[in-house]
Amino acid sequence: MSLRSFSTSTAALAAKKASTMTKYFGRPSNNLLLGLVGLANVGKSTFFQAITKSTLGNPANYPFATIEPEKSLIVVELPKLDHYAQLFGSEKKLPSTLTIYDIAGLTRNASSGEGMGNKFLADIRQVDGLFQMVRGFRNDEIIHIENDVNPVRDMEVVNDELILKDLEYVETGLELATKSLKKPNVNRAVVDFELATLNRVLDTLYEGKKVISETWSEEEIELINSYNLLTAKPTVYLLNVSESDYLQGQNEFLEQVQAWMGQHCKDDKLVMVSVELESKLQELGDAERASAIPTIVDEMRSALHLVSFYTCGPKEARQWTVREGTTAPEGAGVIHTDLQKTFISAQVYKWQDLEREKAPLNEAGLKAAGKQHRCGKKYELEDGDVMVVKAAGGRTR
Ligand SMILES: Nc1ncnc2c1ncn2[C@@H]1O[C@H](COP(=O)(O)OP(=O)(O)OP(=O)(O)O)[C@@H](O)[C@H]1O
Ligand SMILES: [Mg+2]
Repeated sequence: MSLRSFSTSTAALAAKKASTMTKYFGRPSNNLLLGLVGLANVGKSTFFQAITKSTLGNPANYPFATIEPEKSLIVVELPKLDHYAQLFGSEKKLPSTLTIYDIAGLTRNASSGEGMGNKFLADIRQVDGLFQMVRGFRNDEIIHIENDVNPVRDMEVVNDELILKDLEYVETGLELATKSLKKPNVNRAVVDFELATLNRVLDTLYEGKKVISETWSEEEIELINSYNLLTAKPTVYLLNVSESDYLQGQNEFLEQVQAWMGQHCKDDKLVMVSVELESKLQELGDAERASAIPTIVDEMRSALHLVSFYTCGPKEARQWTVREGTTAPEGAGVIHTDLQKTFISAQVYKWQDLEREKAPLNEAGLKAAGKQHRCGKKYELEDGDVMVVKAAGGRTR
């Protein structure tokens, strides 16, 4: 198999600092799982239908309309993938996927069995990130289970339920870890570390704080990730407002919600959305113009510290999702484990260099213009990169 030749080696790319990949909460994956939480009757199912372009879910103007959790793939418009498939003349497009779960609305005491929420808190334990839908619209026709519209109070109610559920998980974890100390051949140092970390998590939760709001070491994050705690999941808050508020980019509660988040969960994201409008746009089949959905998906990807790179050829254009800070060989390893081991270098095109190119792609021209970058083992992949891996044994991908 012939290798593509590598011409330009940009000092700037090659000199990028050594991998600084840090541990993040949640997991990177080409197939993300996301959960949708919030109080009952705040617009979750209506949003779920709009974002998944499906008729699954059960929107209705009464609390606890949703009983069975629904899951569906999100159809995300991917302008970069479309553009690349066209440029490279690819027959197929393979995007990374997002799957979202719509679950029953929560109430105060959901974690101890009130309402339907408790079972579903367990159902969404495996997700990578959470959307929390918060009601920010006034409408006397739509019942509010807490009787009045007050987003900050609602966020506290929901977070308290997530915290209480996590306390259960951590207390069980502590019991098991303590018991394991009695086993023969136990690795004391490992168990001691687990106990110390879990106790710190417990203190955080007892202070009413989400696990993700504290600072943790990489080792602690790795351990906490293995417990799938709900309050350690990166969260995007969706403030559901009226159509006119959304179009004007304002809402009477916005400032207080931002202030609360600054104090309680500064790394989480906030997006204003009008579920009412999204639902109309979906019916009109005209979701692109005013829809908040692309922003919502982008914010979730950024909350999870994800970037996408692409592999493109005549057969397929494919999106791969990895963490920020992933090096070229680590990215190659996501394509195929062997490719990481035998990695020599990568040829990378940047999105900004291909954005205005037209099919068929003039690779010789790009090469002459210094836009075909040769990247070494320390190169960190950036969102939009098109990568061709050069590996030992003449393999490319
Ligand atoms: N921005 C909005 N403005 C006005 N009405 C809205 C808005 N968002 C949602 N609604 C209405 O609120 C009601 C409840 O919506 P939905 O059933 O989607 O809530 P839910 O959170 O899934 O509830 P449950 O927890 O009971 O499953 C619906 O009648 C919906 O049309
Ligand atoms: Mg619902």
